[in-house]
Amino acid sequence: MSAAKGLEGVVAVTSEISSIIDGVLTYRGYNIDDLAEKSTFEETAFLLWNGRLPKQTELDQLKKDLDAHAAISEIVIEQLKAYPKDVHPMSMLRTAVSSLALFDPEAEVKTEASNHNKAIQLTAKIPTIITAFARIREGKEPVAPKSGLGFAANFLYMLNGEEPTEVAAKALDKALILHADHELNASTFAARVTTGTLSDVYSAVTSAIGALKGPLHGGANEQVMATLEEIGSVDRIVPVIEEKLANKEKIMGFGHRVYKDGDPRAKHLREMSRQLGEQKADTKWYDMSVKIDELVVDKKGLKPNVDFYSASVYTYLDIPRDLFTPIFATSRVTGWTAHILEQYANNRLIRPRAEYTGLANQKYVSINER
Ligand SMILES: CC(=O)SCCNC(=O)CCNC(=O)[C@H](O)C(C)(C)COP(=O)(O)OP(=O)(O)OC[C@H]1O[C@@H](n2cnc3c(N)ncnc32)[C@H](O)[C@@H]1OP(=O)(O)O
Ligand SMILES: O=C([O-])CC(=O)C(=O)O
Repeated sequence: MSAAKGLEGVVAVTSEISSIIDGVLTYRGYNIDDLAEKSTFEETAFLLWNGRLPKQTELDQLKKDLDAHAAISEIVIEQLKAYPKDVHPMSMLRTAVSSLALFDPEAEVKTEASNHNKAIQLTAKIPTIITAFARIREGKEPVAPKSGLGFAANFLYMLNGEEPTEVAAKALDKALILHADHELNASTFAARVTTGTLSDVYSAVTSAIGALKGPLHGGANEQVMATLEEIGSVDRIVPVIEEKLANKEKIMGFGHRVYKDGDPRAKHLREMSRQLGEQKADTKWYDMSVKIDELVVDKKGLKPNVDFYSASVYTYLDIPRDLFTPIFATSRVTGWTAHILEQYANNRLIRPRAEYTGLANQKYVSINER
């Protein structure tokens, strides 16, 4: 029995939700390039959960349901106010989502219908939680969600207290589509492992948030921005990146376990970064990103992943750096819950083996003789 380190190349589940074949990413068989250009986040969520695109009435109903469930209770707001202001928003989100279960009388109900409702409710509430905490930690009151604005616009509205421009709302909407699902990534796997024990949806999503937080996964987008800020200007890129590479440091936002010839989502985010930078008449972060991209491709043959250009996109949208990964969770919860529903529908406990490499035949020695 020999281990596949990091489970590389191991096919652990069958899934009908998203696929990466020959570097092409699809959700339910629809190319991500098409969805990014033509769909909306709400429509993409419906697609992931239901396996098909919605009719107009179904899409309208989903939007109504998301609006109806977006508010968070006074108890949750009081909890957010009680959390230390300086905790990482991903830690806050992990705890807050977990605590939602305590106030859901259906938390332990595991019917398909109840779990589908929880998918909608969690997707609706996560933006409200993130933006409420972002405001509370700055000494401001949370802004209640506004019905009819649309999911992405509502996020920015609740964050800033004013309705966003159409350009900003559209850019965030597209970023959310691009992040919604990604086959058996680490956080989705965590969600499926938890579901595989027949635990509840809240536990599975809490596991996933914990996994997404790490800098080798969703947490990389925040680290990309930290790198851009650390470098500070185009002329410092070559010496700083070369030093990092010489020290065998990872350049955040590059490389991928599955894509060896580039992440198909990155080109969309790169173009969005360019456009948003030009609209702001401040292309510094975009220019720096392009230069780092060219250098890392040249020196290491590594291409940017989804996290690389999303950092400058979110910065151009005036989103604080430590909210980048929570925004990833805002989108990915649709993919997580689609996988949770699929796992329940065809469950078997997920329990691989470990190749034992420890000591053998140890003789027990009593404590006073050690
Ligand atoms: C949404 C997402 O989760 S996308 C990924 C987000 N994560 C990041 O951007 C963090 C930076 N990237 C990485 O750490 C990796 O590329 C991962 C985690 C994404 C993939 O990891 P793995 O498939 O395990 O690749 P692994 O870490 O074994 O890398 C293979 C080789 O490329 C190097 N490498 C991989 N990524 C990078 C990087 N970003 N910078 C520098 N070197 C890198 C490794 O050091 C290793 O070199 P070696 O063979 O000389 O030891
Ligand atoms: O699939 C992965 O390993 C990571 C990733 O790109 C994602 O989760 O979007």
